[in-house]
Amino acid sequence: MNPDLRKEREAATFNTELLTHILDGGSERTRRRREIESLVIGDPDFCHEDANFLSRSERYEAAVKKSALMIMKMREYGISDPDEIYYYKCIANGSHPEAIGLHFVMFLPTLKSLCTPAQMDKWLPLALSFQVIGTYAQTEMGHGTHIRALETTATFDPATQEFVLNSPTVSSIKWWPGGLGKTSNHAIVLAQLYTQGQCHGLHAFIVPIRAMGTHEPLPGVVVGDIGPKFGFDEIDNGFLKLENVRIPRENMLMKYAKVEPDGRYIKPPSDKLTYGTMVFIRSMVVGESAKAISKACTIAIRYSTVRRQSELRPGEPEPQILDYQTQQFKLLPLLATAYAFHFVGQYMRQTYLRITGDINLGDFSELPELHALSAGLKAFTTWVASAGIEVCRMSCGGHGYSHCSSLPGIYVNFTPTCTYEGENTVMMLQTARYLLKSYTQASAGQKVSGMVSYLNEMSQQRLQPQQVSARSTSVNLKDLSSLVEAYKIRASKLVELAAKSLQTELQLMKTKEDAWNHCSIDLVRASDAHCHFVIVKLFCSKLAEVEDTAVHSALYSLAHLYALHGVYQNTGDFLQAGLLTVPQLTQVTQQLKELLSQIRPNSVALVDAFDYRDEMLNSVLGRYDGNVYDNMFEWARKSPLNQTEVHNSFYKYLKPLQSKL
Ligand SMILES: CCCCCCCCCC/C=C\C/C=C/C(=O)SCCNC(=O)CCNC(=O)[C@H](O)C(C)(C)COP(=O)(O)OP(=O)(O)OC[C@H]1O[C@@H](n2cnc3c(N)ncnc32)[C@H](O)[C@@H]1OP(=O)(O)O
Ligand SMILES: Cc1cc2nc3c(=O)[nH]c(=O)nc-3n(C[C@H](O)[C@H](O)[C@H](O)COP(=O)(O)OP(=O)(O)OC[C@H]3O[C@@H](n4cnc5c(N)ncnc54)[C@H](O)[C@@H]3O)c2cc1C
Repeated sequence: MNPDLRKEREAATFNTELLTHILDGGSERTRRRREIESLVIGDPDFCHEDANFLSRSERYEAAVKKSALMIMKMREYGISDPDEIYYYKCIANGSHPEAIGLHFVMFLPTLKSLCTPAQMDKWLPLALSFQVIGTYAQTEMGHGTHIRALETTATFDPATQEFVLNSPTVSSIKWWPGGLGKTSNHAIVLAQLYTQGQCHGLHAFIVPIRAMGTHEPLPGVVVGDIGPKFGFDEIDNGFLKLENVRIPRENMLMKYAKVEPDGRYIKPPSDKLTYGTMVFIRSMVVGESAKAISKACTIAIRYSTVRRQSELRPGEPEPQILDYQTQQFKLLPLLATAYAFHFVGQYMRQTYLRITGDINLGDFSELPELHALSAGLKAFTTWVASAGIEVCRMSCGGHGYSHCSSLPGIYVNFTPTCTYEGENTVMMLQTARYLLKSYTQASAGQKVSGMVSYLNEMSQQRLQPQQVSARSTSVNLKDLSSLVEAYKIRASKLVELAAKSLQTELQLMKTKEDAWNHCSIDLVRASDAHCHFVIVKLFCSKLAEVEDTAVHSALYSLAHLYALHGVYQNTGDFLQAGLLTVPQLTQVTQQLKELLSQIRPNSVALVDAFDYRDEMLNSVLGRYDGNVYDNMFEWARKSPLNQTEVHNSFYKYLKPLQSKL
């Protein structure tokens, strides 16, 4: 064990194990998670070559092999609970995407949410036995965001009781779906439904694309891989062109919308039910943001305690780089963010399960809240985590740039979350749409509920101006509940500002849509402030559940740092809302510095509490034992370029060059 890391662990003021239990949701869950992780770690089938040294094709093949292994092994061990499957996959996949991931996260959930009982009886056993391997094909080359404009058509032919699927233009070719290029033999295709000469908008269809058995593309199906990307090397994101492909009527997913044998169309109770799987993934991605940023922090903070550089005091040994205030300022707010996102991820998951439970019972009333919350939090957390991973990488200096740190891999595989499942700006604008609707309702005296209920207070205050002016607005920077209140007021002010901006634009005789576009910066800012408030509020509520005083104190400091750092980053908003005064700006910085010094001695324990096994981090810089340098040398020696002492290119190009000049 590296002596610096040992000292850090010994100096922690709280019991790391207790905090791990809180993160896991109880000691029994920690025990079971570790038990499952050990199944993978002790399994020689999962001891594979470092993916960094493989070509893309080799990485894809290794990932498919791993997917197949995971399925077989989990069946063998009887692992079927969704949380346990998740534990198993997290350790087996590390920070790499899963080759047949789309089958699990989109194909199966879409079947479960949109199939009739008869369809479920047919497709679910096929999908669960992997006779059918599926993907979710929505995005087209020409349209990803604006899905109402998708061009793929599904035209009902009553004579044969079939739908005929077509990609009428180049821009209508399905583009991007994961696992589409080579892995899947079926796709859930989102297409414009035509029946009795009328278009009824987007609907989901199960389309066989490769023959079961031979895996050859079926007639009329042009399918393949879209080529190398920024990351996601394991995944065959694909293209799909459909040329008069016929599928039976029963292949339209008909739980809600239906096409009768005579071609009559029956409307669903809500046309947004087709979008349910996206809402599911957006809700889950919030927790994935926590995972990605906590991994990056673990690596960067452990390394920052092992790495010694420069000189703090003349003549003294080089200090640990985490002792530089600037290094703490880069990393500790991100550590606080990781904790905040973890608790918000848990909340989002529970909220998703609760509201979809109601939807399954026919109560759609909370769908708009779920959509707005999942869209906004998905965007907020993925943006912050993406930028944060990059800060972690740079905080490791040169070694952070090496794949041995794992940070480049974490970044390239995480950053597309800002784009997929709804491009982030577009998602923020969806949240803004809900905020403005809620604002209008609250302003008209109607009570709004859920996470926007603070808008009720705002409308009450407007009715009683004398109370507002009497209220002291300045935030107490040392008091967390005062900070939560400040975030709430900032959010309501920015929602109000966006609403006024929209009204002004509308008065300029613009159409509603033009007016919306002309204030979309304000709208995104309002959504951002709303999400920020939700996160600060949820983090603080979590503290009330923590019984152990030492752990409570460590988490309290993190929550305080998270809230205060947000004020520091958004001083303009807080000043504009009258929540902060110019003289207080120095206090913000001062208070931040105090919190950094308070958290610094616990920083290694706080990342240890995430309990990432070395096998999951796969990072030389982030090793638990801190033996970085020996292992870095060993890792580099494995590079394919080092397999011969003299590379072939020397004989082919350099030697002839030398002989000519
Ligand atoms: C088990 C563990 C899981 C871990 C997960 C790990 C991550 C998985 C890794 C997998 C990797 C990659 C997978 C990627 C997959 C994909 O990317 S699939 C494709 C995703 N595509 C999108 O997200 C497209 C984004 N666009 C849209 O969603 C819509 O077009 C948009 C919302 C922008 C607009 O929709 P319109 O129909 O045009 O609606 P609009 O007119 O604007 O609004 C009408 C009305 O409807 C409300 N609305 C919109 N969407 C929803 C929804 N989903 N649910 C409920 N309500 C919705 C909207 O707010 C409006 O309401 P209003 O009352 O009229 O204001
Ligand atoms: C790794 C990866 C995996 C994917 N997997 C799948 C999959 O499995 N299945 C699938 O169907 N798709 C998948 N996708 C596609 C993904 O869902 C889309 O890329 C995504 O929805 C964004 O759409 P777009 O690419 O058309 O972006 P665009 O909509 O073209 O966005 C480009 C820019 O335009 C802006 N913009 C667009 N519309 C608006 C607006 N209304 N207001 C303001 N600004 C706007 C955006 O903010 C952005 O800055 C995947 C993508 C990636 C990168």
